[in-house]
Amino acid sequence: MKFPGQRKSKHYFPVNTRDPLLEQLTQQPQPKQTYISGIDQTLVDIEAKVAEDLLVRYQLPKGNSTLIDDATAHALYEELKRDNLISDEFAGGTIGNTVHNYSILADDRSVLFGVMSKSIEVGSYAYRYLCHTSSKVDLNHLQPVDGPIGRCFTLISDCGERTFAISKGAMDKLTPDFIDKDVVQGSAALVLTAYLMRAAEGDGMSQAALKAIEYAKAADVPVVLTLGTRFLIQEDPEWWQGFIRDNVTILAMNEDEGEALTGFADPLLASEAALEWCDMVLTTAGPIGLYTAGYTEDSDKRETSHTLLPGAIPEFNRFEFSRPMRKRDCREPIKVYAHISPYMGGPEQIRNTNGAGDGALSALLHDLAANNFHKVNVPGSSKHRNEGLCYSSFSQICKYANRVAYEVLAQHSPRLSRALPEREDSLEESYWER
Ligand SMILES: Nc1ncnc2c1ncn2[C@@H]1O[C@H](COP(=O)(O)OP(=O)(O)OP(=O)(O)O)[C@@H](O)[C@H]1O
Ligand SMILES: Nc1nc2c(ncn2[C@@H]2O[C@H](CO)[C@@H](O)[C@H]2O)c(=O)[nH]1
Repeated sequence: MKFPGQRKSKHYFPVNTRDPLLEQLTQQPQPKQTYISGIDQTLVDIEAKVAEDLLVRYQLPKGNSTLIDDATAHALYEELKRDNLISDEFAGGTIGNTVHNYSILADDRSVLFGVMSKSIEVGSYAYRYLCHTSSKVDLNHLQPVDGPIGRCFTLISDCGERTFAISKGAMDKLTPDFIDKDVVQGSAALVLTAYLMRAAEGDGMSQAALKAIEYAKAADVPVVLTLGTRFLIQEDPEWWQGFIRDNVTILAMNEDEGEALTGFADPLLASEAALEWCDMVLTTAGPIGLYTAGYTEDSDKRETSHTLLPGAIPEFNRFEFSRPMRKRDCREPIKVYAHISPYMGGPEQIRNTNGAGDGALSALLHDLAANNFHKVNVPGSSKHRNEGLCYSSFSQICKYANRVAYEVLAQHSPRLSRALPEREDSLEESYWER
């Protein structure tokens, strides 16, 4: 496990290279491994720049992710190919992206549940999916299926907005018996997307997701949900509120999804409202940057040294140096908020923002898993006197998530091909302290 950032403190990282003098006195056991698991619809993104009229002709609401039938998918693909519009084809899926990016950042294992074509030809979409996924993502639990994986036409408008058309193939054929209970219960977090709940009757994906949630809850593994698209949430916000209340520890959303879920267009107010149903929220807001919100123990709150920020909740970032905790682990829970503007104002050129939110979430998951790793391997550390959910403070998580989102934008792909620059490994000494 590579840690999110080195810090000058009494904790030594990695834990197997402790103080060299003490090390002579104590036999070091092998550190216990930490991983996260996720479930996704196995999808390849087919990215193309398109004019507005194409979206209208194929009845694709801008910004949405719409399921299309085989005939429509065939016509769309032929048109994109004929007009030479396809710019890239790479592995996608919101959770596939998130666990891949987690593995790149943490340089460590993650497990992906989903489907994979039983027979794979060189050059096929299934082949490309496998080639474009980090070797640290454990794909041994994928369910073999007859037929192709899904295709996600990622249609980029002139304004940079992305509209998805999903040709589902066999992506929803995952069945609950392929969810390995021990794997889920041994993970630092289980990460899911709202898209999993829209599988058609007869397809096993939604049931598989519910089974994994059941296993995770039984073992107290945090369940992390990312909302996907506002169109899905606005169909029935109350249902989603109940789903989050019953199942979710950490919620990730953008401001549109936040509004669909809570009725608040203001990302800060949407985050506050969502805290009624879960323990922590990551709300991304495009060029406005991102927010984290959650709970901490009143007696452990830490005041920021940054400027206090105005907003719908005045001076909302006052305690942003506190570490997130689950509400139920606090004797006297208080709500904490943090915000950060885009790193360096965003990259010079943004072709589209596809996957930037997934990138931010993978950074948060890395921080959470690092906490888990440290707790398992250094259980006596004062850091774990209180049951913290993450390793770092709200403020630090904002910085890290923001930095990773920037990298996704700068690399023009929802999947990182490389981790953050090494010289930033000591985060305190570079950007973070500016
Ligand atoms: N135009 C922009 N300029 C600068 N930074 C941006 C811009 N758009 C996005 N970002 C960065 O990326 C982060 C995530 O962006 P955004 O809110 O668009 O995610 P999203 O809508 O969830 O994306 P996706 O669903 O495609 O993953 C933002 O919090 C910000 O740090
Ligand atoms: N799992 C899943 N991912 C999707 C869906 N629609 C779009 N995406 C992914 O969302 C990612 C960006 O967040 C893209 O890489 C798409 O592959 C969907 O219906 N299901």
